[in-house]
Amino acid sequence: MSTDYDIRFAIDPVTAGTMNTDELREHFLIEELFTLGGVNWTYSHYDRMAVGGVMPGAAGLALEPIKPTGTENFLDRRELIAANVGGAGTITVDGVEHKLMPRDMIYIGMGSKAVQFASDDANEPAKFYLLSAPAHARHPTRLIKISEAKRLDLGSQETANERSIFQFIHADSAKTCQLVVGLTIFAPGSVWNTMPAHVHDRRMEAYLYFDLKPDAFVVHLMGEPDETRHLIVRNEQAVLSPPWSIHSGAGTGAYTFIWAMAGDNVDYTDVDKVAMEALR
Ligand SMILES: O=C[C@H](O)[C@@H](O)CC(=O)C(=O)O
Ligand SMILES: [Zn+2]
Repeated sequence: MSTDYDIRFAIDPVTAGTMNTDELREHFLIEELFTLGGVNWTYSHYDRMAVGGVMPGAAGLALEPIKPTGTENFLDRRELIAANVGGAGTITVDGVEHKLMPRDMIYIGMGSKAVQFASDDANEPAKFYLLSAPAHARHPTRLIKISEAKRLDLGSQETANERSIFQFIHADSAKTCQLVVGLTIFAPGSVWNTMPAHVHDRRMEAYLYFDLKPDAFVVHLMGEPDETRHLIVRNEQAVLSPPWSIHSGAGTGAYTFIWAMAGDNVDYTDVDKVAMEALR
């Protein structure tokens, strides 16, 4: 079987504070998302967000149901966003083909039955990063190009956090029940994401870091603002950020990341800012 899944329980902040490096990585880091010819899921109990990766080779791959959702089809009671971080690819939803160039995303609504993933060129496989949350309504499937995303420029060169946030889900984009997803790109020399940091207990968040050189990494900061821990994150690895945790990081070089949230309230601006002097 080409579909695999792993379950992550929701850890409370006091328990997380007692964890060593291996334990933190086991609970919060997703090390292997993209394996050729495989569909790899991590089913998180934080807002039941499922985070996955698909890398189709010469043969296409289907979205198969997994035990934790308990439904006949994966999307019977869920919605999904796929973001392409590899070569060009095609996602077919109930017979309709959607071409995803690098950086394109697609929203796939609840009730969709047959979903297939394919690479246009097996020598340069597509890599579809998957995000899925429980849904209560059916919204139309829709391809979202980066040109349709809402752009927000933040930070400055002086503080090494000059970056552009591309909100793929916004008022004029695809409607979703829970998912809010976007991508953040840095100006040359800027390495700090999400600093000043924030928390939003209303929503969990997942970060996928990519476009990193082989020996580069991101020092990802997690934890309550006054009790932080770090994870060393390599290219194409993802982090589960609990609702109580900050999620910020600095790279040893250039990188891009996709952020995605699920939970209460799809208002992206509803965050609780953490004062710089409050971090410990
Ligand atoms: O809740 C929102 C997420 O943490 C990201 O939008 C933050 C981010 O991309 C950034 O500041 O660089
Ligand atoms: Zn956030």
